Amino acid sequence: VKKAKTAKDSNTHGLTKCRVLLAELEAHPDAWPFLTPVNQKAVPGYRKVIKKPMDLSTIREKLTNNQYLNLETFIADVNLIFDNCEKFNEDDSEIGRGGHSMRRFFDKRWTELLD
Ligand SMILES: CO[C@H](O)CCc1ccc(O)cc1
Repeated sequence: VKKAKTAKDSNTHGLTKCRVLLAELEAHPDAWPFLTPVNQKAVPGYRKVIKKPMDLSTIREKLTNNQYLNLETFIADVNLIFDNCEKFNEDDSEIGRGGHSMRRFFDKRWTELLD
């Protein structure tokens, strides 16, 4: 017999997907530029150009602190990583290509894990 889905169930269910997806992104071979916040003192122009920095360790912290209310807010932060990367890096650069590769991987995986 199918259990009625409460809002809490859906959130828990969604958050399990977030944990699975985040672990896979952190383990991806192209993840190294995205694992920790960009060092804005070391990278000229970054602070001025990128209004909302985001990285995988910050997402991990927010997930641990229960700051994602649903799958959508989690996906928005992951996409922010890739959008920032596209804004700051040439498509034809090592980090630029890595960002595109990670976004393709993420899009494929979360559609596979969809509700
Ligand atoms: C996620 O990485 C950021 O887009 C910064 C990439 C970058 C850092 C230093 C450089 O000399 C060039 C690009």
